Amino acid sequence: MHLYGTQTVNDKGHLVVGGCDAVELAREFGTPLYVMDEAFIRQNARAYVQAFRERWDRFAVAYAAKAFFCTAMAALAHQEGLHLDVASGGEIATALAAGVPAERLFFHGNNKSPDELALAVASGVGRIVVDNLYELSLLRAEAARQGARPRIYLRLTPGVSAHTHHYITTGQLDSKFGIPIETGDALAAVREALRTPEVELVGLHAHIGSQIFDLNSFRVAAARMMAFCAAVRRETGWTCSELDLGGGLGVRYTAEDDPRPIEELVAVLTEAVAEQAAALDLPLPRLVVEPGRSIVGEAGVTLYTVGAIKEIPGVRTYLAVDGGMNDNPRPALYQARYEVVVANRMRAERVRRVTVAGRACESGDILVHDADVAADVEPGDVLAVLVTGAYNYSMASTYNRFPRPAVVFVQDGRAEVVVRRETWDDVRAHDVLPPRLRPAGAAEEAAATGAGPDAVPVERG
Ligand SMILES: Cc1ncc(COP(=O)(O)O)c(C=O)c1O
Ligand SMILES: N[C@@H](CCCC[NH3+])C(=O)O
Repeated sequence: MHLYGTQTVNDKGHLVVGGCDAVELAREFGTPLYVMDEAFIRQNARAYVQAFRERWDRFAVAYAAKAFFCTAMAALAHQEGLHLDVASGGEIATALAAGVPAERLFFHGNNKSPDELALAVASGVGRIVVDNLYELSLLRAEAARQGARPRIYLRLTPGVSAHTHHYITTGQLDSKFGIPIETGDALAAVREALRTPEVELVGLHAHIGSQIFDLNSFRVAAARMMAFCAAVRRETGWTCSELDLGGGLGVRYTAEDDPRPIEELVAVLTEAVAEQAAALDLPLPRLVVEPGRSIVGEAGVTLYTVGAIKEIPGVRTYLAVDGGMNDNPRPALYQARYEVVVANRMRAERVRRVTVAGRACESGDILVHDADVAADVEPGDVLAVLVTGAYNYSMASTYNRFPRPAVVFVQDGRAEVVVRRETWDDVRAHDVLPPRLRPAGAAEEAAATGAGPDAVPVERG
């Protein structure tokens, strides 16, 4: 059994995370529950910052908010000295609400809306990572309107195919993201940006994909970007002073995964860039990375309560939990694999093979195929799915109108809610029932009784 971060097993045989007994967490906060090991998140953040500090003068580690984000996470990342990679107006608003200065944000997206660009320019977002020439034209107009001159990067595709699920590769020619180098479009885009006085082109960006184990893909991407910098300098005289190499480092979900340590990734990137800078006679750029999964992934655990257990003799046993694809869509989307433990039977032999099923109305709502769990697992037990810190809460849905779970940060035996559990009322909070669809007499009754729980919201204006 592989335990992560601060995880241990106590003398009751219960899983402990951040000094908190997982069974007690489930009792106190309910299930499903996302539990984030704060000390482990901080440790990963520090590993990035420290590794750069030892090797590079000018750098930024921008935590990729999309992996897991809420106001508390923004504040925590900021406390650790991280910048933030944000990809929507909502992520910008969350970062600003947490007190992160706009200057520390890198704004991404392959189709940013005019409203989002307006917000980014008005709030003074540090770098806008322009994905295409259409966006450049929108940004140019917005900058002129506001009389500002935003600093931008151009997002390029370096033509590197990372070995990972094809839904999460992004650096190859055939991608919806970025401007390809190999077609000549990237050079043309640089020229266009340099001809656009409303923006200041300060750097280039590439992100080759996610959940990557082979550091050589990063080396090749870094080298190609530097070679492109040299070509651009030759052609235009412009020097790329900031190079953003994205995120993508893999984590361990199961025994089959063998991720490289954070320090090794940073060593590979800095070596590749330094080598190329020397060979191509380029100044060392400010280096930026955007890790998401490798900071929060292994730090998360989702707790569920075991419900119905359905045995089909000679076929399989379905063990149903009170969550599923709503709180973790990754198995359904990417055939992602996870390890599970029964949090209240950590010392039991894992001899019973089950299929962990969610409760959504989808046969594909299977969290884990062929999990080995304690033989006497029974309804009411607490099941923990490990390594759910990245792309679980952030991709959660309310399919079937299931409220989304709470998130707690745990550290040194203390558990704090950082996202409260949604209620059935939350799930229908934005519903509007037009008067013509109201049941006869409902409005009069609501007015007379002073708007009880079933009162229909009245839209005005
Ligand atoms: C532009 C960009 N940067 C950073 C990331 C973070 O990636 P990861 O969570 O794999 O580190 C992503 C997502 O893959 C991304 O699209
Ligand atoms: N959502 C994906 C990662 C996407 C990376 C974002 N560019 C996952 O869960 O693996």
